[in-house]
Amino acid sequence: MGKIIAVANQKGGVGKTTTSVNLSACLAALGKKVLLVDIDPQGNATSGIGVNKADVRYCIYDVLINDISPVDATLPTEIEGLMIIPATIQLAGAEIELVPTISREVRLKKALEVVKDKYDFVIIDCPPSLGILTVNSLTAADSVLIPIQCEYYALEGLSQLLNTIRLVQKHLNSQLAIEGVVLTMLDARTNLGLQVIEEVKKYFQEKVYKTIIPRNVRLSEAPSHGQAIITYDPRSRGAEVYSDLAKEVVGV
Ligand SMILES: Nc1ncnc2c1ncn2[C@@H]1O[C@H](COP(=O)(O)OP(=O)(O)OP(=O)(O)O)[C@@H](O)[C@H]1O
Repeated sequence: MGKIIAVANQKGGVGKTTTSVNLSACLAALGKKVLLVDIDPQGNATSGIGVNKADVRYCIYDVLINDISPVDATLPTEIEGLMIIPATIQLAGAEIELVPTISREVRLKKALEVVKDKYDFVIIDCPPSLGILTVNSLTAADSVLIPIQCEYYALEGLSQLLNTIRLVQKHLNSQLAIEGVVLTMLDARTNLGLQVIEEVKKYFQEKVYKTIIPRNVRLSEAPSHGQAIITYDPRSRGAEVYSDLAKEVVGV
């Protein structure tokens, strides 16, 4: 049965999309069947994996609002074993449009129930907010993976995220677990990152992955070429660390 992992942190720019795309691609490279779900209106995971948004017929908005089947909204990617349900800017209106709908928090869960069993992993790239789209993702998920950037304000805002997770566990999804915490964008030139790692480890203990994602220019270039790092530059440090992270997630 497929495992659904929401990649979430309401803080912007911490590496949610980079982690969602590259973890998904590396899981597929390990032979897993993976569905990447882009539920961020910016649609960066969609373009980052090479889908031209102008060519998208149905996106996650249609699944959530127009009752389009997730099967019809699923597109192949250039990576074998990796499929995507894309997002387009249409999704920006969904937060408001979902408000008057019945069971608005469980719409993604219901949709993913239809396709979950076809995949080993479903990875959801959440938007930088704790609104209804993130709540839908946490409600649909078996677990949540939290990227935290190795910077001075790393832990700021985490209490709101953990509070939201607790509320979802209490009212919507008692099974929701913390999958793990991945530290991102470590800058080896300063000591600050190492101090942040210690702080985050004190807070999340064994939930912190051994793999730490360094700043790597190839990781920031790959999305503009519509590629995951393992196809854009398979020999880069970025490809190496996301492959290591995928192995940790699989439990190798
Ligand atoms: N390890 C890394 N090394 C270098 N650049 C990175 C790395 N991880 C992410 N970036 C860059 O940092 C920026 C923010 O990353 P990303 O889009 O993954 O964050 P996000 O949390 O998804 O952002 P948002 O909150 O806007 O959805 C992007 O330009 C990305 O290319």
